[in-house]
Amino acid sequence: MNVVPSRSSEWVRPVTSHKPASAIIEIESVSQVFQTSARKDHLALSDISLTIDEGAFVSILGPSGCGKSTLLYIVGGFVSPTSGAAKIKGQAITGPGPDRGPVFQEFALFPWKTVLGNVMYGPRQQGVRASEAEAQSRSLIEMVGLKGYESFYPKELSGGMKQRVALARTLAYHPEVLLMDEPFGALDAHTRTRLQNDLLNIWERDRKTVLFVTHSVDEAVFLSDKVVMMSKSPGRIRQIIDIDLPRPRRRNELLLDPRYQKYVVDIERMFDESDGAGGPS
Ligand SMILES: Nc1ncnc2c1ncn2[C@@H]1O[C@H](COP(=O)(O)OP(=O)(O)OP(=O)(O)O)[C@@H](O)[C@H]1O
Repeated sequence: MNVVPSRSSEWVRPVTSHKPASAIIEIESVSQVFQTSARKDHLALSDISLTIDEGAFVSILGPSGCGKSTLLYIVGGFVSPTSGAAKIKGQAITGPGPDRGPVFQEFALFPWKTVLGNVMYGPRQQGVRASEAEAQSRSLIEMVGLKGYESFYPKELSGGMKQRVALARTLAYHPEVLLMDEPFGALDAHTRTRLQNDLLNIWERDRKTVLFVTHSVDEAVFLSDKVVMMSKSPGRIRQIIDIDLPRPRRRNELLLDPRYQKYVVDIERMFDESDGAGGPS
């Protein structure tokens, strides 16, 4: 097994003239220049082209400052690219929409609402009847492992629990694409591992498309169908790696699997080369 550029991969491909039927996100020659007082015209992303098929779990990995979050924000519609285009189901992304659900590291829960209130907020905004929204939300809360905490407020929860609520709240919108920006980055190793397992279980159930930004090579390999490796600033796609490991994935089995170990070692080596100094966190 080699870690090779998977330019012809089924899940993530550079844009070609033959548009795949199941493409959900297309990023076409996107560049992003930021104007700042300290550094005028800072090129954060340079000519990024990527196609992501429906149902794929794709991680974006790369050194700090290479533009991972910026790319996610462009897909989320929070940032307009300086040039190029980002599309969802063939339509230009012009702003945030309920088809894309962000789960970002800063938990952004409503502090004045309970767990149930936070999760119900989306469906209620979408006009779902209160009783139905509550039933759906209770079931999502159970799915993320927080049954019994429905009436707790965010300040009464741990970081991992808040992250679970944030995930349930986003899932309650029924977005087609989950945009996850280092959602587990602030958590301790044990909580992080548990949340990775839970996220995979949830994903294996309904196979939403996931675009997941991380600094962690083993997190990316464990979770993903594809890893998009970016190079140091300005961010470019350096390589796209197919993670050809069986699913469902069980961490204990995978850690002992030489194929998993080889992916991690090969990608860490690539990461070191991309970073120039040091390695992944
Ligand atoms: N709103 C902004 N205005 C100016 N510069 C920005 C803005 N957002 C990001 N940048 C710059 O763009 C570059 C890419 O930032 P981005 O946050 O996308 O990187 P990242 O790969 O997600 O970094 P990290 O892994 O450290 O979170 C950085 O140099 C950053 O300073």
